[in-house]
Amino acid sequence: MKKLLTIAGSDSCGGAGIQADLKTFSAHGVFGMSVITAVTVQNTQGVFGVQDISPDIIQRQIEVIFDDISVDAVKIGMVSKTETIKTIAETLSKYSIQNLVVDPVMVSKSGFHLLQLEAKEALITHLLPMATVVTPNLPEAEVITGLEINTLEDMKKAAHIIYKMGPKYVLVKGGHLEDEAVDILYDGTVFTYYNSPRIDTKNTHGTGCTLSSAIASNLGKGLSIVEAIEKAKNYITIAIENSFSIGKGVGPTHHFYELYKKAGLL
Ligand SMILES: Nc1ncnc2c1ncn2[C@@H]1O[C@H](COP(=O)(O)OP(=O)(O)OP(=O)(O)O)[C@@H](O)[C@H]1O
Ligand SMILES: Cc1ncc(COP(=O)(O)O)c(N)n1
Repeated sequence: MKKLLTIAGSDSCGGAGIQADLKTFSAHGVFGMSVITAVTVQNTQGVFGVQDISPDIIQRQIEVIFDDISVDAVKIGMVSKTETIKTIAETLSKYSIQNLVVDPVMVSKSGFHLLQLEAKEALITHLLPMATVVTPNLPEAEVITGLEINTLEDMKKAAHIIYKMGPKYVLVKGGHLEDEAVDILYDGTVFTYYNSPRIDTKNTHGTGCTLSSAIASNLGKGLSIVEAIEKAKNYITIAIENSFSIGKGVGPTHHFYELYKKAGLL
């Protein structure tokens, strides 16, 4: 079984963060491992607090995994602050990482800053150059590039600027566009488009976490970047189509829809 590691924050209500990543890994038939960077106090209505994990514990979690287990792909999500980012980058640089998906998580759907504002530069300097693929949503791409992004042309311009910051590939996600959910992959030369109709639901908690973990799973299994994203886009679209309410606010996507259907559990 392929072995996948997520380095991200815990979401107590289970729809995003580490919990979404591990569910996504399991749905892809890969073995999921986790290094928790921060614990959030979170439900479907918002984020109400954060406890950062100390850099020493983050470093040692990463080290004991890599010293013992061969890791097929890594996904990085919420990294909270500059010190955490530097620790992750320095520790990972001691190992040869085959596939690294960086989801530059900044602000939750509910508006909470999961990345401290002053940590933006550290993320750009230390994590983007290490990434196989970086997956900003539109607000994140705006913060990283300083552009205002409203159209596909703007998304392409942003992808070009982010590409120059060092990742091998850039995927600008269009989940925040009005009509269609179009994601754009840029490899430095060619743009590849991943289209899906916009699904009318409020239950989109953790869509970005889920997509990036699905991409990491597919890369870990040896798929090319174009195929890995194609399959991941299909997976997130089905997960959003079958999303559901669990509380009063923004509900999670269905990480196991296809598997449950086959097993007669639905
Ligand atoms: N309403 C929707 N209908 C169809 N696809 C969507 C919808 N919302 C998001 N997506 C898709 O989900 C994936 C994640 O994109 P999105 O822009 O929502 O990420 P995000 O904002 O980082 O998510 P999050 O912050 O919730 O983790 C993309 O493939 C995007 O196109
Ligand atoms: C720990 C953690 N990581 C990431 C997100 C982003 O997800 P969303 O934008 O759907 O709130 C989150 N809410 N919590």
